[in-house]
Amino acid sequence: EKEVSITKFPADERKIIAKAHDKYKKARAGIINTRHGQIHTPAFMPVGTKGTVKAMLPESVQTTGADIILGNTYHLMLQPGAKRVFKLGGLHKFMNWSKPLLTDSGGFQVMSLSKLRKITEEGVIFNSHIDGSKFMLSPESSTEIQYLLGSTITMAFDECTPYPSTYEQAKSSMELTSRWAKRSRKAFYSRDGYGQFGIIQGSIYNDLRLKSALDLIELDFEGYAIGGLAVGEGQELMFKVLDYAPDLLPINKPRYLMGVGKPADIIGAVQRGIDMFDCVIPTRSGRNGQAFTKYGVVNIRNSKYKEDNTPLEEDCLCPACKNYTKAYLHYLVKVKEILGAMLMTWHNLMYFQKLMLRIREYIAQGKDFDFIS
Ligand SMILES: CNc1nc2c(CCc3ccc(C(F)(F)F)cc3)c3[nH]c(N)nc(=O)c3cc2[nH]1
Ligand SMILES: [Zn+2]
Repeated sequence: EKEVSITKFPADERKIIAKAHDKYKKARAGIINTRHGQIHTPAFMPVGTKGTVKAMLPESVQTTGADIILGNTYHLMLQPGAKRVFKLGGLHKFMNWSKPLLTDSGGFQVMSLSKLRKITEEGVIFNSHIDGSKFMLSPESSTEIQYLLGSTITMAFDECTPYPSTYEQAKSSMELTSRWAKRSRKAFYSRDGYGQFGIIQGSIYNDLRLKSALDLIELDFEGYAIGGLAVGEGQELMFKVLDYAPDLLPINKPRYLMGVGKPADIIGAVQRGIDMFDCVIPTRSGRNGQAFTKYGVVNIRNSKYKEDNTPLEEDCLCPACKNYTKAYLHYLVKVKEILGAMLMTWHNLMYFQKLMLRIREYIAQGKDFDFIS
């Protein structure tokens, strides 16, 4: 048995016996202890962009088994504003979620959402996509905003290197991220049970990934994220990076693969040593009528379901499967009824959490989990 302890928050030390089976000796199961509760890993973190997991009550998110959700620095700093959320008691109180919260540092969202923006050594200057007013996000301001939001896990301010990038582009982008990581770490207010994760970059170049990891390990973060992936490179190239990148990071600290992914991506990444995941797929595709089931993805809008009196999955315990039929879900989604978005989202979040639970069990029993998906 390989003893792997995945904690990092000084609040508590917990030794996890994670049996690593032969084929994927890198897979590990563990528990992260935080001020707001435990996170069982491998973990899937639902995306809660604007202080809500869309179409879900927080207590409903909890019943799906989620230990932690994501919040968004970029959106919340524009509206209602980080200082206001702080004055109102922080994001946990504001959105009535008492478990762990991880907030992204905002740079990724600026690059994908705001129209006008300028990257300088200082940080990113941009115009709000809401009213065009001018904002600046820097390592210092991003870290302060995440503190004001009260996030359990704060992400360092990085630049997500676009794909494809030349070696030179990826090198200078990674070096900027390293300088910003140092400033983010200095600006972080360290408290028991709270943590800050560094984000490594370097695109698909292994020497840049190594340099990025070395720079960030020096800053002794509570955990590390692998950034710059799930940006269009495709699963094959992503796995090629994941064949070595997780091993560059400290074995006893959580590893978070940002923006991933579909069930098959998650399984492949867990097999390569990743502990934490986030993805909009279960929520966004649920609202668009896509349901993840053990039979594959069901596009509920397809007319073949309009008189299908069976549930999405007969043994699923979510409200959509317990109390409704595919015909009803087909109808709700077709006529754009809000309940349709709610039930589809609930089912998909349940599906992803069940997948993670089964992966954790298989790892703990030292069983191979290649075929689950
Ligand atoms: C989808 N692919 C992808 N997503 C990526 C993300 C965003 C992750 C995220 C975090 C919070 C939210 C919130 F809506 F819940 F807030 C939504 C999404 C990245 N984020 C940073 N900082 N560096 C990266 O290098 C990076 C790479 C990423 N690839
Ligand atoms: Zn269900």
